[in-house]
Amino acid sequence: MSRQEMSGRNTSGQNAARTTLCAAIEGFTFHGGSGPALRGVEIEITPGSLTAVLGGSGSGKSTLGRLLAAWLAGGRDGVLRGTLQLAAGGRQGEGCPLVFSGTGDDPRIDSAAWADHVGYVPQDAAAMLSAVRGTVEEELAFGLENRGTARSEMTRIVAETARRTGLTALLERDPATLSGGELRRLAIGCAIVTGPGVLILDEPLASLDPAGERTVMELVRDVRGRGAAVVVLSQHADGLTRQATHWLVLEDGAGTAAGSPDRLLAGSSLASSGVVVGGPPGLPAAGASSRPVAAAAPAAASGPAPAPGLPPALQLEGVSFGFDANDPGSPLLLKSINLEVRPGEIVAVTGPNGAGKSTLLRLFNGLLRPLRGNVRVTGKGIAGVPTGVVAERLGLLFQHPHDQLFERTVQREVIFGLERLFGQHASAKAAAALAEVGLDASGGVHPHELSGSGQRLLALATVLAREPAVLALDEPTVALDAHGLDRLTAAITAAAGRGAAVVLVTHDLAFARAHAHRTVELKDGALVGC
Ligand SMILES: Nc1ncnc2c1ncn2[C@@H]1O[C@H](COP(=O)(O)OP(=O)(O)OP(=O)(O)O)[C@@H](O)[C@H]1O
Ligand SMILES: Nc1ncnc2c1ncn2[C@@H]1O[C@H](COP(=O)(O)OP(=O)(O)OP(=O)(O)O)[C@@H](O)[C@H]1O
Repeated sequence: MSRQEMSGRNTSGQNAARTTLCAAIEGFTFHGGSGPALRGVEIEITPGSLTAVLGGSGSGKSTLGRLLAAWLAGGRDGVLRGTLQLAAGGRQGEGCPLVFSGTGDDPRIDSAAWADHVGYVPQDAAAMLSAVRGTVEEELAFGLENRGTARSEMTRIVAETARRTGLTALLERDPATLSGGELRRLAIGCAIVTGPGVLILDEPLASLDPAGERTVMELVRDVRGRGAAVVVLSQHADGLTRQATHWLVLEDGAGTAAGSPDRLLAGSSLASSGVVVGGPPGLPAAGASSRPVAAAAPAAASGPAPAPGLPPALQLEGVSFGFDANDPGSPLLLKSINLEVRPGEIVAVTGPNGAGKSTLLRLFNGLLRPLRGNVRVTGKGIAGVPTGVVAERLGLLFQHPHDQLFERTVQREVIFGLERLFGQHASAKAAAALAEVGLDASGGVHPHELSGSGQRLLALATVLAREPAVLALDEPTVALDAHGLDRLTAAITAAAGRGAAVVLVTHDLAFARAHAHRTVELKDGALVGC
């Protein structure tokens, strides 16, 4: 058997090496953690299977995914009681040679060798990318280069992976400039490019438009067809996880239920888990999302639309923008956009991946400046006004929470800058914002120790605490479980109730329908339905 077969690599694009990954975790506690993040979790991942690990926020999904992918290790990152076993490279009909078997804080896991067999896409797709700044093509080639793949072979595999993930037109781009959906496609491409025997995907449909969801679902089907096992970690019983051969439900770090999706959906084990249940099984029709439609709290929770006639809190007049300002021949991303949002109004902006939604929000506070046209916040033009000054009236929630979290504790993160705005009331304002998002007991925690949903809710609290006249929220529903969605809904409703204008960018059409007064679509550079 060649080293390539032994290592589980599938650089020829044919069948993946048969790989089995088993974990029996009695407990895993992060160093400095207050209690075990995982306890009593057993999982067996076999060739060709699709396992869905479902659970609400903070239930331990990402921790399990990172342990299975050797991004976390017992001894180094925390205390692990239990065993991990990886076997890979057996030919059809044979057992797999054992690559690793270890117990507890065994230090022998070589994470680079592990990555030969186990591909992993974290919830935060940006964390996947190499630190080296280059192009999308170089990023895709990175894993192959590390394994010494011949150049001609590498070129062929990168081109094929780009085609499979819909990245062909973006190969020359700097990954740092990709939209959220484009970045997730790239992260998945980087994980599959070496043909691992096990592929672990943490919330793989987050931030994707319906076409992107279909691409991922087809990829999952394709890699399973080549003999690889897939594990999906998710808060959603959606079109992808309902196709799983096996579900494992986590609650508060413990495996509380396991079995077929049908059996678990019929029972009551999901009721308290925070898992968002809904959506039909199977691939969604063209244009339709596979995400659950039952995700949102009751419709019309956002209250009546504000009375007409109020002067707009946010106004865009003929705003055009393109990234290639120096090239007059290059097409504009945003073409003469007009938009008015009144105090108390909630407007949802939807549209395909890469349409320019995040770019539009960055024009609201001056992080980007229009090539033509004007932006007014509370009636005043922002041309030439520093972003920090506009931020007193307009709060922007970034698509990626890590772009917004810099402090050492949750409390400091929220209170930062509030003294200047509210003087002696700053502490009370910070406490109220943390309570609003359910993080009042986590003030002393480091932001990076929060789960994905905790980080998103913290970033939201930092924006809410400033009580801006305009709230601009970029994909606020991503990473939130059913309880988190309820908190988000309540926070948006309260902000609109006190007169804030709210603009939220989202791919969650059910959420937009239930909670926005108006939905507009950004497509081909124009806003439709204003
Ligand atoms: N580095 C860390 N140090 C200490 N505690 C951590 C660390 N990372 C995560 N935790 C804690 O472990 C628990 C499980 O977190 P994890 O991120 O695995 O949950 P999750 O189910 O993936 O949640 P979400 O769906 O919100 O991302 C949480 O209580 C979290 O705060
Ligand atoms: N600095 C840049 N240079 C060139 N192109 C860029 C740059 N930044 C973003 N883009 C491109 O502009 C387009 C719009 O990006 P944007 O992030 O606004 O899209 P989006 O609608 O928010 O997408 P998503 O739903 O995927 O988050 C994308 O195709 C993106 O790759």
